[in-house]
Amino acid sequence: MSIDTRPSLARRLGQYVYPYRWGAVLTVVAYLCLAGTEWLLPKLISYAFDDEGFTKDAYPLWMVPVVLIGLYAVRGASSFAGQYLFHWTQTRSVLDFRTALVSSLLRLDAQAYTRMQPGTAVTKVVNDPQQILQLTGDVGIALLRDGLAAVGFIVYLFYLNWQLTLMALVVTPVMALVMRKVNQRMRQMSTRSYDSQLVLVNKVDDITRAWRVVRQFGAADFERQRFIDAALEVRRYNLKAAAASALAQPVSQLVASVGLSLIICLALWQARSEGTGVQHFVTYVAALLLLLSKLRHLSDLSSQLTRASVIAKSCLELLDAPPEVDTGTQELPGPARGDIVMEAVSLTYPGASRPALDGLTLAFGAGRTTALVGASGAGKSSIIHLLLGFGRPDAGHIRLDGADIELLTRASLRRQFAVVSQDIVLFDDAIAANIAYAQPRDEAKLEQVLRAAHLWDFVQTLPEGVETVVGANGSKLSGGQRQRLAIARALYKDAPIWIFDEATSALDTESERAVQQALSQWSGRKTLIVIAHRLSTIRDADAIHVLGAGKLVETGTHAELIAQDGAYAAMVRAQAGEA
Ligand SMILES: Nc1ncnc2c1ncn2[C@@H]1O[C@H](COP(=O)(O)OP(=O)(O)OP(=O)(O)O)[C@@H](O)[C@H]1O
Repeated sequence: MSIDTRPSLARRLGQYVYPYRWGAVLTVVAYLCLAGTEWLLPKLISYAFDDEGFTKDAYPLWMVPVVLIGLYAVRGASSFAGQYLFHWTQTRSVLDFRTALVSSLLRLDAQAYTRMQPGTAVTKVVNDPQQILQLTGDVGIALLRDGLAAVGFIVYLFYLNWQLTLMALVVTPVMALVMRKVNQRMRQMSTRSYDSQLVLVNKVDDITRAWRVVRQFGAADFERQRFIDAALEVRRYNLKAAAASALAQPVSQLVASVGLSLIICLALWQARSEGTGVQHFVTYVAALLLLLSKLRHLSDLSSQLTRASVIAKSCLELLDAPPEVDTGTQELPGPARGDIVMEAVSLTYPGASRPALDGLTLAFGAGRTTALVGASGAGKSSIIHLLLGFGRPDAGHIRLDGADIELLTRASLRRQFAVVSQDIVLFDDAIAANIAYAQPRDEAKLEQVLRAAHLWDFVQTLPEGVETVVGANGSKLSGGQRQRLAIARALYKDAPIWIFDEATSALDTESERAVQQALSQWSGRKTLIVIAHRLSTIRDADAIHVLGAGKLVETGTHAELIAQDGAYAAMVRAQAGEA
């Protein structure tokens, strides 16, 4: 698919304006009305003061204010309507464009998120649509204003002397060639300027996110310098783009002057040989000069259009980014029993040199608690990645209640899981909104999960209780509170399978025990998968799978594995030694 060409860009952007085309049409009408009445004022004034105007009783005096005020009222109304309708159309189109971009962002394939930085996404979805439609809108208005006048002058020039005007068109191909070259340079520099601006946005994003690390390392000067380097890069390309744009006018004027001199010579020659009047010649040249001044304004627009097309191209890349593939067709009729079997599952991440999972076969029994343990990088989180359908196994099958999960729609599959992951993600919203995330609010259930997550007493101490806003990613909470909030959110979802990936690592022993006790009330009713480095937390699990380099090393209960005296027993001994 080509999104490089301007017509294709324009067509694709146009689809967001199309539903509001009447707003655009009425904007044009309003501006036409404004342009159409512009000449009326000097005309009326000259009429008022010509010989007839001075003649007594030529027209009653009250007509002067009526006509003048009437004219200004019409022009004022047209100007207001033009601007209002323009912005009405623009803001609606921007809203649709942004919605399309955010929908695309929400559908992206999981791998795309590992490549895209948050700052880039913010720029593309929030800033760019406004800028594109602002730039193209400004160009549209200028075209209406100067373009219409230019067309008028061209028609007038043809009327005055069509042979001469036709001659003037000789320079058009040269002009087009020059503008093409200038535009190519402008496009190149605008693209680099845009890309370097994204780098700059991500630098600021990093500085804000990592402010603690920056302070700890006393790295303010270091970060400032990194920012300045990136900002200098933006400046360099902006300046180059501006230089290319600044060249457009003088170069095009120079080419135009060739045409102009050609025409003046021809006109003079005609006047001398055919005896055409001086007045005719002067009128023709004056109209030609006015046309040139309008064309000069129009040549300025090309830099705006180029910038708009560079930004639009980048936005359309997001719009065209491959969405998550969902080949599943079956919906689970209700909650699953929660019986999971992995059969010879292998997974190698794109670009990785070795598989994260290597022919892994294991099971998570329905209603049972199963623990996954193993060294860092052994593949524990990769199992969760596949269970949730964020990736597909390169080989093997994963079955949920006997059905291959590939046959299930992603939405149906994910409804079966509630996950507390290693990286806690909270929204800058109230505690209650974080817990009942994207679900109907139920006060009794809210209290139940807050109690289960050992968070109820803490929430009671807050002046605003469950309505307390937690800050960006829960920045107003402690590590343990953030983790308990994430646990409460998972419990609230009430899915048949719960996954706790290092979910209690930040909790003190008392809180951890309280959470575990609370979880036991769901025992037998939920399939619980627990990943923990602290082995004391999974002693009571019904089964423990020990992983090593993407393979199952051993499996059994705590007592069985200790008796077996293998990898698990060694890990337990090592941790006992550390304690
Ligand atoms: N998105 C990714 N792209 C490439 N490689 C990845 C990606 N995610 C994980 N890996 C690699 O896959 C392997 C298994 O990682 P995984 O996160 O499953 O380990 P883990 O057992 O959960 O580790 P930890 O206990 O440290 O969380 C690691 O070698 C890791 O580097």
